[in-house]
Amino acid sequence: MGKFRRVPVGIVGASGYGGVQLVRLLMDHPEVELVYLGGENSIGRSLGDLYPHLAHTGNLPIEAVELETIAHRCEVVFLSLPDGLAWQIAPTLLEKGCKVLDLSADYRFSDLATYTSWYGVERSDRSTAVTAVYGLPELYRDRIAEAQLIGCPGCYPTASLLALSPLLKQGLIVPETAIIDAKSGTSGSGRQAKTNLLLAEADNSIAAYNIGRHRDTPEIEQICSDLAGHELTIQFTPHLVPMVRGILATVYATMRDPGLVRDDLITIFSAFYRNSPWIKVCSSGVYPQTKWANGSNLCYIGVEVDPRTGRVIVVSAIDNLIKGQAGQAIQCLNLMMDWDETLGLPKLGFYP
Ligand SMILES: NC(=O)C1=CN([C@@H]2O[C@H](COP(=O)(O)OP(=O)(O)OC[C@H]3O[C@@H](n4cnc5c(N)ncnc54)[C@H](OP(=O)(O)O)[C@@H]3O)[C@@H](O)[C@H]2O)C=CC1
Ligand SMILES: CC(=O)N[C@@H](CCC(=O)OP(=O)(O)O)C(=O)O
Repeated sequence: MGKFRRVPVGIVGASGYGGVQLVRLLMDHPEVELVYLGGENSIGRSLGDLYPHLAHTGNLPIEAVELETIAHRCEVVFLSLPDGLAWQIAPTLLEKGCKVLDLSADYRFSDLATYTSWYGVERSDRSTAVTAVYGLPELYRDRIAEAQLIGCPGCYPTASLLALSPLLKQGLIVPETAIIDAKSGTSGSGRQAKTNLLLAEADNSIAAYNIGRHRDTPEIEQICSDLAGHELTIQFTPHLVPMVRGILATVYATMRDPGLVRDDLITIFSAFYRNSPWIKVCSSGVYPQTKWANGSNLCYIGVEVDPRTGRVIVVSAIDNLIKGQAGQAIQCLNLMMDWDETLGLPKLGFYP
């Protein structure tokens, strides 16, 4: 009688918002077993100490980041750490045979000079970085399946790129006219205490921040340039809105053919994403809201044309912690392991 063996998986940074979403999702994943949780300030504490609602789930302890131990125990390691740490850990884990999925920005860039100029971190792992694949399955499914190291996209880039990709790939817009106006809930900033995230600061208010200099800009530009076939500059403005989860990205661009109407574009988007189970293109005249996606790995996309301006307007909605982070990383793992892309991931949001 064959014994069913689950793949042993570890999470470094398990106490953070991304880490705890990974715990939640991986505990329900039929092919994996969580065998290691790592951190820094939370070392020695149990998950139930940090998140009492998880006290009944087995109470794995948070351990020190000891690479020999992690590689000995785990076949797959998720790194859910602040930017600038993964590159100091991943090369050793890879050498020891682990598959690594990094949720930070460390492995999102094909050009390390761009990473260094935006993140201020000098790197000595170039030979590893060039092997990383950008973990946006809807664009790079085949490369992800063959990879040992994934640089998982940021939450804003995920929502923005899924809205823009069909337009750029099919040459439907003047690329330089693209403008991304995006809004995020406060969990996008992680579990660290910050003044701007206090209820008294964030509630009943909406504010733009880091206009023209947000660090997700070069990441969006890198993939848009890849799709357009030439170097692009993209206007990206993020906003903090008083909600916990969710990103809504509204993308504007001038169409090359002003004769295209909304239903033409909906047909094009639907065809582009026909093999992408996590993308739902809305029917004519329907625009998504973040609440639809909360708790699920779905990205909803609504498409509109304004015939007066000749612009296409695309609205995408995701859960920043799921499709924008932990869920997308597991979607990539499913592809790397040749499992169904939807395995173990929540298929419906918890609306309302
Ligand atoms: N939040 C979001 O919506 C998204 C975030 N991301 C990215 O994912 C990554 C994680 O984000 P998020 O979960 O929000 O962050 P959090 O701040 O909530 O969590 C950070 C985690 O990193 C751990 N950590 C910090 N320093 C160290 C260290 N030196 N050694 C070991 N562990 C350490 C912390 O552990 P401890 O508590 O034990 O110190 C904690 O578990 C970031 O790079 C972020 O940019 C990507 C997409 C979306
Ligand atoms: C609301 C909020 O603060 N959001 C975060 C989102 C970016 C983030 O988490 O980083 P990546 O998605 O690129 O990894 C920020 O703007 O810094």
